[in-house]
Amino acid sequence: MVLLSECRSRVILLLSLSVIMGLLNGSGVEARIRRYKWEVKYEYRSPDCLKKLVITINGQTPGPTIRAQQNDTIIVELTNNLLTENVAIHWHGIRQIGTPWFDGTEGVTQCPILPGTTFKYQFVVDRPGTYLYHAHYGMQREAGLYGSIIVALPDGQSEPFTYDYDRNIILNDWYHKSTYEQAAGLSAIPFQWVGEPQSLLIHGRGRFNCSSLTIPTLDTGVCNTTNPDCGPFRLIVVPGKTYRLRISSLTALSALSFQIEGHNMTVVEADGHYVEPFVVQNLFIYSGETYSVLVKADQDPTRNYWITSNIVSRPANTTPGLAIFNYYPNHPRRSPPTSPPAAPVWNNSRPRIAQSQAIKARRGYIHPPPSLSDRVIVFLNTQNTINGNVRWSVNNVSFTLPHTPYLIALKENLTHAFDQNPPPDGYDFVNYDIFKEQENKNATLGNGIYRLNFNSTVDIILQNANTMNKNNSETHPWHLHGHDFWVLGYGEGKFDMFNDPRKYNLDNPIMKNTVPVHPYGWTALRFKADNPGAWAFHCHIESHFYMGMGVVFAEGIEKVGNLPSSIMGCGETQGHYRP
Ligand SMILES: O=C1O[C@H]([C@@H](O)CO)C(O)=C1O
Repeated sequence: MVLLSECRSRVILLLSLSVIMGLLNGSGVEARIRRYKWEVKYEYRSPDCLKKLVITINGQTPGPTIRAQQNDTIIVELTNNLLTENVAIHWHGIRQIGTPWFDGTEGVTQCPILPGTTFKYQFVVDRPGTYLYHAHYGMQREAGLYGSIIVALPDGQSEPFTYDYDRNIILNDWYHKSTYEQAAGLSAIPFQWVGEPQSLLIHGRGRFNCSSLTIPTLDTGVCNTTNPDCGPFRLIVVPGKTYRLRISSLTALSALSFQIEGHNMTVVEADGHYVEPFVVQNLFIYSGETYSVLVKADQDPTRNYWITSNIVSRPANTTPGLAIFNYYPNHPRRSPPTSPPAAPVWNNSRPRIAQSQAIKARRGYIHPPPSLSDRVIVFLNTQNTINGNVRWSVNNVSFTLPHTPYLIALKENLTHAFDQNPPPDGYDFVNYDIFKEQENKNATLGNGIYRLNFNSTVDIILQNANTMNKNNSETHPWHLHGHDFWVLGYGEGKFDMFNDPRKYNLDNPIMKNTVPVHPYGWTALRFKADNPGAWAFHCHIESHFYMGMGVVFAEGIEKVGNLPSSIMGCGETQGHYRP
């Protein structure tokens, strides 16, 4: 009898929970739980025809796509079978509202997941759109540990554009050296730069010219252009149909131009937000960005067309990434009869700035920003030498990750875990010449953080500058965890505190989570510090973050719920680990 009534009350509880979840979904449809079991391990693969150890998820790189509906709960039980290496996975673009401990940023929100252990990530995908996931431990992402998260609208709701088919393409660059060889080089004195990638991958596939290998190999299987792992990715299209292509970039270094020969693309989504549609021939895309473009298969259907990715903003001689836009029923292996379209001039940043400026929020989907901010922080991006190492710095501080994750240190008041002095909100605006190579002799290593008042509005001005090389300034894609920001403007040269804010777009700025700062330029962002937690903001170039190009924001720590013990176990949190 007791058992029966207990059962009954459980059933009632479950029913009422599902009603609440259904209401949350906004459609009367019950939000679902989507469970994934992932095994992460090293395996030999040949994505560009050269055999290399890569990190796979359940045997795949790119990893499996997470498909969900708005307000679903994602549960990923990740087993680290890397044998002798830690791991952590970041859910890029997912704000982790209420679950800041599952952001997956090693050193910021969690301890790394040890080999042989299983870690459970659990979070809600609260907005429709195209997002990513990838390793966030050292430079592990570039070993192939990445994939997409695609969140659909609830049943009964529709997008503000129409298409026949939905397809997903992740762009990447690819290195033959391992993450560890690269990291050791970047930390060495003298510094050994990673250089340009050996190839470009389109959805995990590329083709390296094996005959250009200079080092003879004993194993004839090492580079083999007939390996089924490599060679061009093929996108099959039906003549006359419109495709929504979700294009994202997770390059380690490269800024890319993406193009489909003979076809225009209409940009409709950026980082999960609807864009006022505009047409491009080539889409410039920076690491950490996602876009949706609409493409109509409306060209001569008797042939196939090239899909290309090319490196821009750096003088790379990497061969273009090639894939095939395959009109059905032509044979997918039939090469297009033409040469791939020419790449844009690598060092002309004008069209890139123009595209950045063209991305506006779609009418009817504008979230207006607060008209004023409570705080303005200017981040000068520079390269420096610190203690003989080449580093990147923000306002002369080069970021180093502590051994105790910030979120835990803040919540549990472990004040020795990191430097309690905040880094500066600006730099010497008056005297610093952003066009000259500067030694920045006073640059230091640091792990202090920016504490933001909860619910305050914060402006960030990313100010680019000359590197340590003459006449050289690079593109940096900056990614913010835990928030979307409004992109208020881009400009060339030094940001003018007085005049430039008057030109901000406060009418229809796009919201994004990743944005480029162009060479010698500035980018202005605004966000609301309304998500309790500790959040990284960093250059999405693997080597640049590794070399110190990042900061951490903390807000509303007193509002963070109880931390799960699964994120603990390292640094000063060792005593807090309760298996
Ligand atoms: O961090 C970097 O170092 C090199 C170069 O500046 C020094 O060799 C480069 O191009 C980077 O982006």
